[in-house]
Amino acid sequence: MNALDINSLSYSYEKTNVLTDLNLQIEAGEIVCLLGRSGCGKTTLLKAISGLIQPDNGYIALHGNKVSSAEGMFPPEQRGIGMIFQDYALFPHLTVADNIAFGLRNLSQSDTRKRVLEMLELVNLHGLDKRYPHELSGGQQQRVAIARALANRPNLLLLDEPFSNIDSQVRQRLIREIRDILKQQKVAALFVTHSREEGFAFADSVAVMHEGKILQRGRSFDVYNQPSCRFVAEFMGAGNLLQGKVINSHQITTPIGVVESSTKVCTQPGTAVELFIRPQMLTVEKCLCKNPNDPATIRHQQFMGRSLRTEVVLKDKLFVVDNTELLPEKTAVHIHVKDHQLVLFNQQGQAI
Ligand SMILES: Nc1ncnc2c1ncn2[C@@H]1O[C@H](COP(=O)(O)OP(=O)(O)OP(=O)(O)O)[C@@H](O)[C@H]1O
Repeated sequence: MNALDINSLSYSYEKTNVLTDLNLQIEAGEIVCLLGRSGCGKTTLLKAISGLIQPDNGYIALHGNKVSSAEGMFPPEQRGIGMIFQDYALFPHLTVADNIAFGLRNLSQSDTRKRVLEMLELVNLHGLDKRYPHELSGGQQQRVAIARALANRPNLLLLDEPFSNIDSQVRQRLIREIRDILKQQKVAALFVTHSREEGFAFADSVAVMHEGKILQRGRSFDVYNQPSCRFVAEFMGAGNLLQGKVINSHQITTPIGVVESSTKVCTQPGTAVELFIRPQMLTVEKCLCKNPNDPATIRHQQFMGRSLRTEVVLKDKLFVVDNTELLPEKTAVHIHVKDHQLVLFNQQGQAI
């Protein structure tokens, strides 16, 4: 049974549709990352799941129990949902132990103490129970927030930009640690972030949201390499869009020459298509002849650590290539495409 089941959900603020016929399922124990541009409706969706707003249409079910629909809804406190926010939302006048114990009702004093110590152990904050939030680092405060949310054994955890205030040095480690804790506790989670890299590191799968809908849902690797449409392709990372025409089942003619696909192209010869090629799937090679015909030229290179993000201009069109060789500006080069499964879109921007 799914931990979360959202079916045809719609919601509007006055006359503006913010969520439109939205569907999303999260399996028990699964961590899903919701990615989308600012204003696409991510926070509104979290509010609908947590019970702060009532949908106009569709329904939300948690572990098979319908908790929200246009007909009625359960209040937030009866949903068993844990929330983690960007600003930790700890009570400043309560100690770490009291913050964690805050939501624990119906437990005896000794059971509460036992649970608090268990949670402190889980998030690696053993011995810090008497501290106040201002005596902790950002990463430690976020661990307290996690401990507080998990203390109640939630059915689902919602995390809204939980790592944005954490120093980038600590962030990677914390992401890994918190992911391991959620996996160990088998808690399903929906995680909102603006950072694709955080999403890739923290979640089992990503859901790309745009204008109140989920456009694509899948493993990060698949969504990145086989996007369902042009928007998802560009949102998931840099790439080059090339106009092309299908020659046959494995070849497409483009401004950089004939490109071969490692898999069969299921489109009629002569069809106009758009090719989307990631920078790491292109290479540049210096032109060796003195007066090459229409060469591409290097415009700029930026050192990125593992590679150089290289801007190449061919007939006024800019290409972005990841290569490893330093090349001076204006160097004449040829652009090549590495053998891979091509990403093709039709004129409406939908994957073919
Ligand atoms: N209380 C409100 N009344 C009217 N419109 C609202 C209200 N809250 C949000 N909106 C609008 O709904 C749309 C979605 O907002 P939402 O906060 O869900 O986006 P978001 O994806 O979470 O954005 P961000 O990434 O910037 O936090 C936006 O256009 C926003 O202006």
